[in-house]
Amino acid sequence: MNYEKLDTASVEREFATLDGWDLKPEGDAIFKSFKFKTFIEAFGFMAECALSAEKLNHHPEWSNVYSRVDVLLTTHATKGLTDIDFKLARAMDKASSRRN
Ligand SMILES: C[C@H](O)[C@H](O)[C@H]1CNC2=NC(N)=NC(=O)C2=N1
Repeated sequence: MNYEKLDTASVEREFATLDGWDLKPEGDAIFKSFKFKTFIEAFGFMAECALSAEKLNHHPEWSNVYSRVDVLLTTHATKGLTDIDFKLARAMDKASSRRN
């Protein structure tokens, strides 16, 4: 696991393995809007992701409106994307796929 800021080529290689995420034009963050059927499913997703985030010591910027959860991932310490952002993104996708 590499916690150093990824260069553009590495960001693009990692980003290409993700589904449904967008890369900010600046290349320093990825975001995704997760949709669920109910608020309870959205909140369950957030609870599960909160545990993953705490385990990784890496925390999302996110907001919730009813059954939608908007997520932005970036590494504040390096002001850019690192391997851990992609690791958390994959954990979030897994948590989401269990609910959709
Ligand atoms: C002290 C603590 O390790 C840091 O503040 C961690 C916590 N969670 C974090 N989360 C994210 N997304 N970026 C960070 O740089 C970060 N730093």
